Amino acid sequence: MKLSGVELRWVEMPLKSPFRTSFGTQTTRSLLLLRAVTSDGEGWGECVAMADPVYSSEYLEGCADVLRRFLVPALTGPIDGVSVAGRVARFRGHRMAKGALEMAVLDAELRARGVSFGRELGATRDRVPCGVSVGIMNSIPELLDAVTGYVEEGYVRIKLKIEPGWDVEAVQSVRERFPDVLLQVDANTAYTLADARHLARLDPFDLLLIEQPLDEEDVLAHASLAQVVKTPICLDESITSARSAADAIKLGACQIVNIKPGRVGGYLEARRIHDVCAAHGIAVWCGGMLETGIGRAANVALAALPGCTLPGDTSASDRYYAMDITEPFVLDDGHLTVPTGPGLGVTPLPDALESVTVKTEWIPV
Ligand SMILES: O=C(O)CCC(=O)N[C@@H](C(=O)O)c1ccccc1
Repeated sequence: MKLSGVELRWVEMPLKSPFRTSFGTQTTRSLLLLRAVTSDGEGWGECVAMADPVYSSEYLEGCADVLRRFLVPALTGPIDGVSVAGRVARFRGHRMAKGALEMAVLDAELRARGVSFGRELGATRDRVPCGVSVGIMNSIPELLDAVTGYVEEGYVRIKLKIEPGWDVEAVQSVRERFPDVLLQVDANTAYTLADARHLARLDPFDLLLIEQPLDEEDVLAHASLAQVVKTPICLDESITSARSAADAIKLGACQIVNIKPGRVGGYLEARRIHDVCAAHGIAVWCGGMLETGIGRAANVALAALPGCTLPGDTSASDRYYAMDITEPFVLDDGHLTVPTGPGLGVTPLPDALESVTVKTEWIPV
């Protein structure tokens, strides 16, 4: 298969309601979509980098630049999904940009072969249980209203964003209202080891995990935290590759891993992380980055792997968007169905896609 070029598409997806985390509040999801044009057909990729480098060091315009100047031009000659990573390895970092490019090439290849993402990745289920991520709210009553809505919609797991000043009281209020719901928290690196005893105050609430309480580079500190906090530690930002997952596990820094394909450089590295964790008896789940139906389709396929034993942040399209750019993913009894069509199994709806596109750029190989 040969790549003719990649179309970058700047997309602005308005959120149904503001989404507040410890690193800021989003009202619109700005993202890059990639359309790979190859000799065997087209493929789609979604770059999950945010507009600003506040979740990780990558940001939207930086991804566009590295794709334009370095990553796409490196894919001359014969190419397929598994060979993309090696062809761009000489360029350091930029995992979200690389992941989106690999995803688009892999999608084109799999569509041509008539193979679904799920089958290629090793999915063993045809539907997956879905969790939902709940942002930091202005008040406890507002939080309880939001959680009540999601529980009534059928989500099987609730994740609460926390930060200093919005943690124990919020968790206690939700746990008291919903004594049996699967419940976890995500701090997005908002705490330090000095907060260990404070975080241990979350132990009585039977949480599944505390996600990324400390700085992404504080892997060893998470091992120290695990000596004080009984609730299992889950890493997100710290896990950037199968190698970093193996190191974190060896250090005792995590008992659970949130796999985000964009953060780790793509779905093939995501599968390698899944396999490393499975080999060590570490549970994994598929994280989310407010993806459109394009990235959501691939995430649902990943969430169907056997080691994904915890519900992921694979919510329905309407958790964030009044209108998705693909046929919407709709929750059915707390589950989403894994697409079975070739490649991602979904394609953008032209009118919907045009309505959220702010700019396109063609990058020839
Ligand atoms: O359901 C989703 O897609 C979002 C899940 C979620 O909370 N993602 C958070 C995170 O920190 O994990 C995030 C969202 C957007 C950007 C970066 C991070």
